Amino acid sequence: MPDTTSPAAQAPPAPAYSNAALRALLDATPGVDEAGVHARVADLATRSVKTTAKARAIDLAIRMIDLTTLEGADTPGKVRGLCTKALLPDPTDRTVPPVAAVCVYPDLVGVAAQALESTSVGVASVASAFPAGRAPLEVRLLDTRYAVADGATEIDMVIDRGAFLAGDYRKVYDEIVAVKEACGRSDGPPAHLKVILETGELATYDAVRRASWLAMHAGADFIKTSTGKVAPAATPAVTLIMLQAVRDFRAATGRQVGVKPAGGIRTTKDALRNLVMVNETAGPDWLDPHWFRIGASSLLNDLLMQRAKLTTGTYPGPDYYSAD
Ligand SMILES: O=C[C@H](O)COP(=O)(O)O
Repeated sequence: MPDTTSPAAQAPPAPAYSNAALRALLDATPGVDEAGVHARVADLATRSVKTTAKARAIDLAIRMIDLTTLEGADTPGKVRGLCTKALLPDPTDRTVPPVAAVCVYPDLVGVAAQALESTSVGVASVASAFPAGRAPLEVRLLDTRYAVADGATEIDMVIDRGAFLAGDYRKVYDEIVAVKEACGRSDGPPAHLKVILETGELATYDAVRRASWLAMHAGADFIKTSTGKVAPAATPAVTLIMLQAVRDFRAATGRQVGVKPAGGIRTTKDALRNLVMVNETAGPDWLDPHWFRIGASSLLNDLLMQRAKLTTGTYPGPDYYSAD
């Protein structure tokens, strides 16, 4: 029986490919029908979630959040505060579940790992020369190993978009394989690898599809839309294309890969639209924090407000919750 709770446990070592072989592999994957994508997104946006299902969906969305701070001004104090909020999002209501993970820069992994030790909340870090990835591979690997050694349980790496757009698929593929290897640790399970495509820089939907397949073939445990530093970020259209890609990849290879839209998801409406899209595109197997995450710096408070409205009938004021 496959281990469906641990994406990293499922990824076999990625084979070596020439650039031509990778191009042929990507050419053979299902293409993107742009008009069909837009029609599907518009259709999914018309779905409404009924009240009882909405309460469950809000809790699921909370459990799927990678609560993120990626500012140059981040401090250990801010990260400790974020970890407290990740564990107990609403101190006045202990029925609110914790989020999936906090996501921080590599130099703050140790702070987060200490604050979250022996809890269910993971420590994700944007290692590998985030957000542009424009550093020699050795530097990107060192950045990754540093974060893993300090306690990161998840690594969010960026691809080299310049190499991808220049058609150097082999460079992108080999770097993902190398970062995946750097996610290993001798004293425990490897950190799960999320591969950030930075879809806002990939120019076409077809490039989003090809980058998704390239990352999955290279061993990504998750594919992630964006860094949050480039607009547009997690648009419904790119999330849909990536959900179709993971669905088709599992049908072709038997391996399930997760999806993480990140950047610009700020409201409960945005979050629930994502869940509807997951359910109706990849399918209910992905409706779990092991397979779907939402990277967000300021979504949690809106989910808490909508949750409180459902349970008490009134909205708490905007200043009721601590800052995300
Ligand atoms: O990975 C997560 C993103 O950086 C968060 O972006 P956001 O600040 O738009 O929510």
